[in-house]
Amino acid sequence: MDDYKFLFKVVLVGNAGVGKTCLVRRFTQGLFPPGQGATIGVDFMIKTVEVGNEKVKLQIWDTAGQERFRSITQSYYRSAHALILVYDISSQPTFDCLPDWLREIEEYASSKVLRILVGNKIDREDREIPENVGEEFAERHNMYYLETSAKESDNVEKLFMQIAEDLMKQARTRDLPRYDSNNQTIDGRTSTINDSSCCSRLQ
Ligand SMILES: Nc1nc2c(ncn2[C@@H]2O[C@H](COP(=O)(O)OP(=O)(O)OP(=O)(O)O)[C@@H](O)[C@H]2O)c(=O)[nH]1
Repeated sequence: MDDYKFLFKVVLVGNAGVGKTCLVRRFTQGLFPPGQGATIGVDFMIKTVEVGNEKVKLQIWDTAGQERFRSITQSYYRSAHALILVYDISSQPTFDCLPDWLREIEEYASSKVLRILVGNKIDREDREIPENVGEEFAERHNMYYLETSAKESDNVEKLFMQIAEDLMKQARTRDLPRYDSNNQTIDGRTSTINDSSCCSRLQ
């Protein structure tokens, strides 16, 4: 039996190729996949972590960055407790698209969703976006900011653990996006959970 007290849905978005799948696989499986193909539609993985003495289950949704999947991926925003917006620090176009992603988030996600900006691939030597530029963008848009390397495993654990901690705090103060009771998750607290409950509706 799965004895966890909280279930949180975390959704990764951002341009194709920025490393969303690699971040998820690094965190959930501890590996950097060789020759990772593009995500088709949406994929999800689960990891249960401990925060304090509580077990927290993270249901992590990895969305396709390619434009042609946009209508599918948008439907997952609604049920997210946290949204990780990823860009590649060695690719200016992926940074330039951030305002477009934010507009999507505004339109489709809950206003209470926890938003984190991640600059990935810090192991690369051909950086195009200085750290302070990413930081300022995040600050201006009320987001947390973290730079990571899925390849070298830098800050990946920290990213997801920080999210789990923050969502737990939010859950305790009842300040999470709420979902209807047919879909098991209210304020992140769980009773009988069915993992197929991917399509919760916001009230
Ligand atoms: N150097 C470096 N390469 C990375 C890192 N993370 C991912 N990559 C590479 O970037 C490419 C794309 O990674 P993915 O994880 O598939 O990117 P994605 O954002 O999931 O792409 P889509 O599924 O198309 O949206 C792959 O060749 C990875 O090996 C990183 O931290 N450092």
